[in-house]
Amino acid sequence: MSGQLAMAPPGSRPGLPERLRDTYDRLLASARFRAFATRFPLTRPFARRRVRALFDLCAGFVYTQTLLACVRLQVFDMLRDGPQPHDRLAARMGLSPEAATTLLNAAESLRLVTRRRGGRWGLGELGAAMVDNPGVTAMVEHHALVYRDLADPVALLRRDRGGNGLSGYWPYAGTERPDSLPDEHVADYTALMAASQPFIAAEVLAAYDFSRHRCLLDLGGGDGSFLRAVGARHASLQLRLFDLPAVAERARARFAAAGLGDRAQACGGDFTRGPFPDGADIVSLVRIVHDHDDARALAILRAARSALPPGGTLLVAEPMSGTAGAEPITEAYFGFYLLAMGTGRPRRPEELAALIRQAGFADPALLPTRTPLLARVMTARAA
Ligand SMILES: C[S@@+](CC[C@H](N)C(=O)[O-])C[C@H]1O[C@@H](n2cnc3c(N)ncnc32)[C@H](O)[C@@H]1O
Repeated sequence: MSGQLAMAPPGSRPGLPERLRDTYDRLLASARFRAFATRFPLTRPFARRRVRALFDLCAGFVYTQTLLACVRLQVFDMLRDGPQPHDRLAARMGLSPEAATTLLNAAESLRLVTRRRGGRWGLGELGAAMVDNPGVTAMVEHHALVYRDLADPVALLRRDRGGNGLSGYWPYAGTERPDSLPDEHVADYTALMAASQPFIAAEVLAAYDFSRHRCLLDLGGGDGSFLRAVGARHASLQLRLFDLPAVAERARARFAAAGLGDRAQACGGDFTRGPFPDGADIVSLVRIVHDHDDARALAILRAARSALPPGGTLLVAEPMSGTAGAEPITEAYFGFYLLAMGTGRPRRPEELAALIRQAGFADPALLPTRTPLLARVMTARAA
């Protein structure tokens, strides 16, 4: 099940589109052609766009760090109630007026802030989206760890998987007995997942109607944020969570604090083995399968099958490869992220569907989601 490309048989003559593509590549690879393309008025707009795209690739880390500085200095919170004069904002950030100019000019170019009349600064389109958005804020901070692992990408690609900062952050990825992990090893990632869960739950709830079900079992359900969101929409649905014992303990406390009583129960264990709570007619795996290599992903899906009666429903929600318009996110971002984490890979819907069938399910179907780059949803029926 490795994502292999369909290759033309050796020795076969490439078709016309392939040969045109080769000619185009050769032209672009010629410094003389590139110089001509920037001079010639009809090709100049294309040349400019290419230069800009390449420069953005070179400078991406600087853009990221501009965002990190704004988050750490709480710029978006400071501007949430309205524009602020430059010097007051600089003082609140603890920066000299000159340093504040450097940061705010950079942030303006990235649509994080905007210059307003009277020497004031206000929120930009993307900065406004950071307000009251703890999920993205937590991810921005988390990326400091991700980028440490990616500081030498060639070494990361060449060495055996595991042994990185991210593998330590997600300790279940590299251990045979994840169910013995203590609370201090699961606390940070459980909080990070809970912070970003509202986006995912909103996508799933918009894509799938749970009202036909009696009991939802969420495998790897974290602190129960997903189940609480589904339960709030469907008041008669029973909620069951299964996760590592230390994580399930956190979910139990959150369910009690939310006053869910017996309607929501959390069980601890290893989801490749169970045993699972009885009675579920739907099992969800939210941001789970992509964390695991094929053999383990199959074991999790088979375990999910064992928790369902024939005809029961499986629902898998996660970002998937081959999502049109999200290629840099699924291929570059998740590809490298999971490489550094040490297990798993983003899968194309057809690769996931093949695993799901192998695990004893039928009719895998991809449901449309509103923001497919955040999550796609696949359902299947227990055969
Ligand atoms: C990426 S998080 C996703 C959490 C949650 N579903 C969400 O989307 O917010 C993966 C979850 O799987 C759990 N997990 C990992 N290995 C497990 C195992 N062997 N048995 C049970 N849960 C496991 C982790 O503790 C974690 O809560």
